[in-house]
Amino acid sequence: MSEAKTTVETPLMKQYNAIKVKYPGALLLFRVGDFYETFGQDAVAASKVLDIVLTKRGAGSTSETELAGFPHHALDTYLPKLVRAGHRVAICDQLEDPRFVKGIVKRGVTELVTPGLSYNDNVLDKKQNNFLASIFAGKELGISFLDVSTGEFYVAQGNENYVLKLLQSFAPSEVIFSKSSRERFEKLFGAEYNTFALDEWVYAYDYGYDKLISQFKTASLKGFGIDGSGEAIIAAGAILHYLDDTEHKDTSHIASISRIDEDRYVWLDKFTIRNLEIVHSQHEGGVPLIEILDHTVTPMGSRQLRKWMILPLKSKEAIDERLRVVETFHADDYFADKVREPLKQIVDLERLISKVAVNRINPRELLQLKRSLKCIVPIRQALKDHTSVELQRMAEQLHPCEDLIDKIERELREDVSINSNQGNIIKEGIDAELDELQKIAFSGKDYLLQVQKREVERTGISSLKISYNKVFGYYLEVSNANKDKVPADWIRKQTLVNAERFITEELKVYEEKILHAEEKLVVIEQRIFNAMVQHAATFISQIQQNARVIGQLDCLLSFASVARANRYNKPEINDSLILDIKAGRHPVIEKQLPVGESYVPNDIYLDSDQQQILIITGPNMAGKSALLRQTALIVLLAQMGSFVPAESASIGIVDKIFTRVGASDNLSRGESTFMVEMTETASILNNLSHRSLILMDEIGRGTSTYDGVSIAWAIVEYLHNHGHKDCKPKTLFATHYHELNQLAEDLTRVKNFNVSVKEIGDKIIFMRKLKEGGSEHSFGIHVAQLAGMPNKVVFRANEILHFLEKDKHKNEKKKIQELPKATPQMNLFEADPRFMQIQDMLSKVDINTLSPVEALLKLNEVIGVLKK
Ligand SMILES: Nc1ncnc2c1ncn2[C@@H]1O[C@H](COP(=O)(O)OP(=O)(O)OP(=O)(O)O)[C@@H](O)[C@H]1O
Repeated sequence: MSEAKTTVETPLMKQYNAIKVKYPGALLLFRVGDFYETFGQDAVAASKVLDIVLTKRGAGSTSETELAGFPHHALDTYLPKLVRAGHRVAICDQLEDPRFVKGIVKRGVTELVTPGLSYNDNVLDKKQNNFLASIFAGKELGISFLDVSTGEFYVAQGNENYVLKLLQSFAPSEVIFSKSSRERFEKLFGAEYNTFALDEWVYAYDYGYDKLISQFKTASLKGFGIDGSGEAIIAAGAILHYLDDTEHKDTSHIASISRIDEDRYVWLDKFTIRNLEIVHSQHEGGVPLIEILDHTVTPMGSRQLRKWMILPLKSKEAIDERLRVVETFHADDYFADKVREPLKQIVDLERLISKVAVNRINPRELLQLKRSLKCIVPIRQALKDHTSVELQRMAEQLHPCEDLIDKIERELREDVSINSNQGNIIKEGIDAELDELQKIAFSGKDYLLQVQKREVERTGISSLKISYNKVFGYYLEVSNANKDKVPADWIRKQTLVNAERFITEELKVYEEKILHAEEKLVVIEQRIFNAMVQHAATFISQIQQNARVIGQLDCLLSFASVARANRYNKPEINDSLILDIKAGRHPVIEKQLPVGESYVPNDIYLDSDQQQILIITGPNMAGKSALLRQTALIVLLAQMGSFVPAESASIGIVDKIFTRVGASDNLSRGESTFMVEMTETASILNNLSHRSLILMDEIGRGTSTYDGVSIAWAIVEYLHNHGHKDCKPKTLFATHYHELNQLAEDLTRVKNFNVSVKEIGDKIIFMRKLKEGGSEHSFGIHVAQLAGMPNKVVFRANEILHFLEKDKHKNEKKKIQELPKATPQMNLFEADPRFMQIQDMLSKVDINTLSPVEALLKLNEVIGVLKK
């Protein structure tokens, strides 16, 4: 700190400025002594985000600048706050020990932490990957994702729709692209992500290719199956360049790259991911599907689950493989527990091994790594002993890492601290010199105690104590009351208010011995510890593989556990074009119903011969949207390998799920709700396949009735008669336009259904049962009344409705003109003579003089009138 005070404007600031210009756009944390300092605009920003004091240096002079700093040990607390606020933070450390340097110490940036690149446990969320994305636009769009904390590296290539969908599914914390495409990409998605633009030359094919092969130490990219994907390679290469740029030099844990193959996974358009609330809810406080489904017990498991949820499978074999494992666990709870219990003890293997790769693991974490690896042993054995082929295969993929476990167990103490430089981390018997030094340090201290005892006896000062501080080393402290008993051979060092401190020749000799031993001891311990870390680094790929298998196992166990808890059943997956769900339920709504209410299950049958499109009508609030969503969610769950909330489900593989549910506003982008609705619908119609499942909820409601009915009508016709004869996408079409029921008369594969209600008097009861046939009313006005609409409006709306329904063929405009004008009759109090009487009674009451008993009597009178 003193350096900052005395030289802030001169050599230190010169050094600061030289470093600062190398990291444009980054907030520079500049280590000065025990503090990280920020200057100028960085200080203003840091003081705001971190709520720390902003001061001024050199006030009045030309070099006046703002300054804000915090103690270096608080870095772990403050850094995440800066990163979460969207800052890129360059950490500039002292590269030399100031004690041995004259003048200014050498400094340099040791890491540039950005929202998408972090190893810091406080920045990362255990349950989620922290992806950095890179995009490149050539003929197609290439995209790459890297989670530096786990080493996962992906690429994909396709049209704009596909890439945007992936962006939304992977939800990266930061997106990078070339400066020349800034405008295009920022228009496309900029506001949603932290972005950073790199120089254009970085996004070049040869450069990207070379970067990738040198990272993976291979001659080509053929082995990764990405050789032909030019745009994707360019995007991925730029990520590696960005790692260099941000001082992330140790990257041996990024050892391979995989392609997100569009053909392997169900296509969920970006609206579907949002509309079905798979991983995020659209409403504050809402519950996404993942919350119901996540019974995982490890961080790898919950991250894997997220990936499985956004990438459901299309191959029957692959789905069946997962389902068989879930069935095994589901059927045998005892066995499931046998695997789950050790699984619970496993910590974040994947992120720990990344820390090994970048040499940032501390002794306690290495110990955790070992303990977790040990837990894999019984899991591996249990899987191996089971008759299931899938489980045996998983057992084979789990590496026992015995050698590493043995080494850590042999060398590392079980009670280590976080820091490797505080001693006491290596066990006895590993290094003879270390043991010797431990003895000296330990017996030296023991010796000091004997000296203390002896001197107490010699001097008669019973309160005499030997203590230690950094300035004098070991000293004897004597209270003022005993000062005259101090022997002549003690050397006075310091006088305090109540005591005096002395050293002796003998103490100095021992001090030298102990301190020397301790210093050497720490050096040896660190050497042994580093060797252990290096040994662990030779297990990176095995441990990464273990982490993957553990993640998958955890997910499958979670599916079994959810199935048990929520009464899900195993779906039957086939290659037909039939969807046959018996007694299906909505997995989220069924968990949220008020106590005493239970979810009403429904059957859905769709095929491509007889029943391709269901027109579902029914009153507002009947449960149409819930039915649509539950159908898609059941298909999704089945194809990710989970059991489903249904009595039975026979599912002909679906390759794309499209939804247009509800009117989601997009005003922030300047598009009208109707425009969004039409864009989403257009995207559905342009991307159909014969295995698609389409959910359309109230298409056309954003415009006039006639326009709306016409558009909805044309869409249903298109879906029925679309292009070539094999393309008959299964469709659920919920609508309030009862006119659409007429479609079933001409189009053979269109069927009318309705979600039923019962009318009892002027009340309706929601039955929530899907029945064949169309429905007549929407009961919208009834729902408006339930919602607390003023009575006047409800009365008037009913009046208009009856009038309109009297003659449906007349011109609507004319009908409205023919409507009787709203009359004062609408006033409740005037409409009913009883109310008039009550009004009269109440107007005479003087509330100020009314006693409670009189009030009760008056109330009784009112009730009497109402009963008339
Ligand atoms: N099968 C069911 N069993 C029990 N409750 C249900 C069921 N389906 C829906 N609900 C409840 O009814 C509410 C309304 O359902 P939903 O939004 O699906 O109605 P809707 O017919 O689409 O209405 P609108 O036409 O107004 O959009 C849901 O939030 C849910 O609480």
